[in-house]
Amino acid sequence: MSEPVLQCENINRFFGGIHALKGISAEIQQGEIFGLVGPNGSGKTTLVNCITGFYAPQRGQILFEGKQINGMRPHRIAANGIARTFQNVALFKGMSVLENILMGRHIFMNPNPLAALFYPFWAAKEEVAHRRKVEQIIDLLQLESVRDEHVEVIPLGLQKRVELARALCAEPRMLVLDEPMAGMNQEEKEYMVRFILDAQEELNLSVLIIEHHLDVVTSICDRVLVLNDGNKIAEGPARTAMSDPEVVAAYIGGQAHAA
Ligand SMILES: Nc1ncnc2c1ncn2[C@@H]1O[C@H](COP(=O)(O)OP(=O)(O)OP(=O)(O)O)[C@@H](O)[C@H]1O
Repeated sequence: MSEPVLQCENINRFFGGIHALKGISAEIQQGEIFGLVGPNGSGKTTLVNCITGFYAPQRGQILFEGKQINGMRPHRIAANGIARTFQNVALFKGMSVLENILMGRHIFMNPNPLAALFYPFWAAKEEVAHRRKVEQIIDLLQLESVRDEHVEVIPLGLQKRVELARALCAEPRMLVLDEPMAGMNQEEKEYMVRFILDAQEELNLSVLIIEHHLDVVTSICDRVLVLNDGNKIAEGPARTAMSDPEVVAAYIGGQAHAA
């Protein structure tokens, strides 16, 4: 393993009287798949929201590739190379799979309409480049057969794959996945695991994944961080961390579902 690509140092986040993250520190190495696990309400999504700019931590700092990103807005963090998906499917209904994936390119799109007016050739060239990237991702995630379907009519497993495709179209160096397999059946889960591994390898990504299915966690994660009630209770190789007595107790207490 090389230099850490992401460093969280002493992250604290409060919501009124709730101390949701209590001084969390963690490092993710370039190219690793890092799992974020813990019972419901333990702080996983809050930490991901701090990393991706949706919440600002009140204390602590977050560095991506050595650069401080806490305090930046989500779109700037995306432009700096971190893309994410959401716990609940967040696609644009009424639009096709292709159009939804194309939205992932918005961070590269030129917002200046005058440029398009006076340099139509340049604008057309830019459009071709976006389409080419989208086609590469459609191919990688095998979405060809549904590319023209409206997103709301395709099964949940495919909708989650479209979200992954949209995130990959932003050409991230780090991918943050918030429960990418939530609500999926076994077959859909297996497909999703394969596509995450393919994307990580093909695009040379570092991956941070929140996942409740512990079979998935132990099979794909290089290391995990376990949270409980805003505290870090374990960190390390997935199987070792998940068998830590404090982790087992937290899961039994929280009645989390191990698949
Ligand atoms: N916007 C918010 N306003 C108030 N409290 C919040 C907010 N977001 C999170 N919390 C609280 O912070 C704590 C951590 O929540 P968080 O959603 O990060 O947990 P989680 O581990 O992601 O849970 P789950 O597995 O159920 O998604 C919880 O007590 C939650 O109620």
